[in-house]
Amino acid sequence: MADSLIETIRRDLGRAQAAALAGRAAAQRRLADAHARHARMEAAAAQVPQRAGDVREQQLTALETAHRESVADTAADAIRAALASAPGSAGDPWSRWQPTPLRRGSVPGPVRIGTVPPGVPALVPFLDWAHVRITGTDRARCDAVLAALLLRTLGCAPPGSVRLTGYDPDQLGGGLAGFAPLSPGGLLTFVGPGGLGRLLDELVDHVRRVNETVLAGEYPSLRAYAEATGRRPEHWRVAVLLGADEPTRHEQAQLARLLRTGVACGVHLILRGLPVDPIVESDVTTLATVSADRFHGMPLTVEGPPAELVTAGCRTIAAQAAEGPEPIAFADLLPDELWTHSSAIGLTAPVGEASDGELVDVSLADYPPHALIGGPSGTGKTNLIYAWMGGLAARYSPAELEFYLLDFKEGVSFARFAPGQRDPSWLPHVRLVGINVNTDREFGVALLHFLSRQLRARAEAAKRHEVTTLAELRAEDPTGHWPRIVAVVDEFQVLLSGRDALAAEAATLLEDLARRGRSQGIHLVLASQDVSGIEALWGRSALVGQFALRMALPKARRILNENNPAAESIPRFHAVINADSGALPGNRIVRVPMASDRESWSGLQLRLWQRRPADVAPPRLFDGDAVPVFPQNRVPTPGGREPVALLGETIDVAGEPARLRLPRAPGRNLAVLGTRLEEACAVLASAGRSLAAQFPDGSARFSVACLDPDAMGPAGDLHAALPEDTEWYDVDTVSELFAETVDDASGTPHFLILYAVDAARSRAAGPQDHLRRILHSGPERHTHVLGWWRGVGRLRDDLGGMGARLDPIGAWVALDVHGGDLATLYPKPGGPSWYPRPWRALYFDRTVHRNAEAIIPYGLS
Ligand SMILES: Nc1ncnc2c1ncn2[C@@H]1O[C@H](COP(=O)(O)OP(=O)(O)OP(=O)(O)O)[C@@H](O)[C@H]1O
Repeated sequence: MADSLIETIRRDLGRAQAAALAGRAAAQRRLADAHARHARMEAAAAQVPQRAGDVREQQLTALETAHRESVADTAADAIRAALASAPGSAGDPWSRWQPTPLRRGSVPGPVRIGTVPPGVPALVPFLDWAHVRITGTDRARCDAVLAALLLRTLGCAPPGSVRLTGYDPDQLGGGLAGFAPLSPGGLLTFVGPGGLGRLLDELVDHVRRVNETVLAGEYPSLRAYAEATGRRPEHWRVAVLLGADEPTRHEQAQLARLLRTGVACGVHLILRGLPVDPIVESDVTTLATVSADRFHGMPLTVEGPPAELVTAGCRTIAAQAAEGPEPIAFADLLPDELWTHSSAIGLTAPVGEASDGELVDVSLADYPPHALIGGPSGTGKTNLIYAWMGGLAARYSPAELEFYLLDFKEGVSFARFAPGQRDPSWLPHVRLVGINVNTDREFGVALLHFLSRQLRARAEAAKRHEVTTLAELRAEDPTGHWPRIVAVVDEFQVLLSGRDALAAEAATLLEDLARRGRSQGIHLVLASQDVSGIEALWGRSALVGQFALRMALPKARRILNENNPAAESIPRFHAVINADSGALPGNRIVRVPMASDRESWSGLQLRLWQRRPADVAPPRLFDGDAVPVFPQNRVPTPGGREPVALLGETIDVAGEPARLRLPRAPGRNLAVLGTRLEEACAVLASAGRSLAAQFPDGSARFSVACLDPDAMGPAGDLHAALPEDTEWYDVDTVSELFAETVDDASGTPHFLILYAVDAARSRAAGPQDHLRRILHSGPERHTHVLGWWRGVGRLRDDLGGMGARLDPIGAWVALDVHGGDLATLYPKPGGPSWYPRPWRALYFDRTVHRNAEAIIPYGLS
């Protein structure tokens, strides 16, 4: 399948290149024909006797005009075609020439050596296409052709990828003097007068080696190899042979071999003066003879480069070559065609290149199922994740691969995968992005729970189909939706930090996912800059063992085996990839391209986004720094079985509202506990507004009482948002509300929304008795209190003081109240584990919860 694809691509590329060359050659032929026709006409005209009449003269003028126009058109075509096929260093005028190297793996086109009338560039195919023989009697013109050919060729090729050897017995290298700056770096060497045979032997050997070990019967030429793979594993070898002596028989034989076989293996000869056996010449298809005088029969104006440009250009090229090859670009990691791979047996994409230029693939599959990425801050972990994700997202469609991404760091590195205000595009594979999660470990745990549920669903489906692996399940259930799931958690050590119930829960979930995820196509990628994260895992050897794929950035510690120091010595932007749990022999060192800057990433995301299937929704974005807005569209509609109050957003994968059901049943009151005024008001506002939406036309009664002057603003806002007949009470009138409500037997639902309700007690004892009775027996009559108490102690006082039963409070939302203080309201000894933090609350409803859950109050505006 892959072979035939490569074959098709190779054929198409070959055809396109051939068509371009043929087009240019045809235009040049037409031009030459037109010139020849013109010459014939002129000759004919000269034969015409003087006595020929005016008529004939006119006919000739008309013919002449038509000819000129046709020549002009053809010439314009030829110029256009030539300019297009020799861009940049291949054809730019010398006045603005500079090296413009092709991307590695590209196939070079022809280069310009001069022009033919009327200014059509004369192009010569060279690297990957032909050997060149330069003929002509004028040495200076021949030198100029050679210099143009060489300098343009060097300027087009990636620096260092062309190795020149000069054989110049007459001038002892003088013919290539300008190219001397290439010598110190080994890009130009000379062989002495007696050295031709040795040079040819060496080149023949090189050809043999390339044929045997590189092409290995799989590709007909390095050009085909490069077209198929986008890589070029060998340098070009260019031998400039300027000899005039008759070669020996052996040299002739070697020359003939190279002429026949060199081009396919990247060995090119430039011959001047060296005789070529006519039999060999007639047999060789890859020898371009270039006369320094005429080109396709037309007079050639040779354009040799100025001497100082040759030196300066070679100096630049030598310097660039010394710096080493340009790092591969992110684009080099991407396949030619998007979304053609199947993830049935695994996920594979390259993350960079090895020192031999080979792309290094990194896989997740049954083995290795999970990855650990480590390196100090700023060493490129995020960039490596981008590079890998890009390669994967380009190969596998969203039906094959889904990402869940969580970043415990401050900052927004994953935010761009979700639609934003500046860039509406999003990555279609991403189902969830969590950013600024640093204080919300609950969100990390929620993701792990979500993945566990996916795992269970897959395991059950596998059982139903009597299979054990994802690959088998997909084969048995081809219409099912079973993408591989990759969950990336950056700075995952945060999840395991804190010796508390949450950390323990996270570790247990991780261990289970790591163990059982492997066969169900659920893969974990955990990244950390901090050894402690790795150490946290180290304590659980069963867990660590599952993370067989290790990626260590420079100076990463403890990601690889203890006796594997490779990460210590790799340069910047490199990584050690090891799919063997960090064992020394498994090391592959890669150079990772820049993938995380906007220019590199955006183009890919846009392409993938434009291709997104219609049924794929944008990812859910959880931003720990954002305040969620009240979800009007999630409020229950009137006519439900029982009223439901929305209190805030749950810290969960779906971000569902936290709901409080208020049926006619004892204990159906809500206590908001703590001193944080804004959050308390936000919770009451959400509850009040959501309840009001379920009771149109005065079918329920709402009463708002505000006993804290600081809460007047928000309480007033809620009052204004509730039905018109909502009553308003303050510290002076609230006792009337209690007195009137305590014996209300009308059965009409009545919601008392009470701000700082504990302040009533300081006034008089009477209202307290009423309030206590309302809390106790109101809910059965559909009278519910949604009250804010500024501390658990104050609530207890309102319910009867020390030892009072807190049963009437069936549900509570705690703000800045520590877990231990909530013990009396919680079924488990010691209370819930809760570390109060801004704009977060802990919600517990004893009728539904086993454990309290963290929520985020909705914003007031
Ligand atoms: N291969 C690369 N080529 C060029 N620049 C890179 C490469 N990798 C990373 N960088 C640059 O280095 C900087 C740090 O990279 P990155 O954010 O990926 O590191 P990190 O290890 O995730 O750091 P932190 O943990 O602090 O977020 C970035 O500015 C990034 O642009």
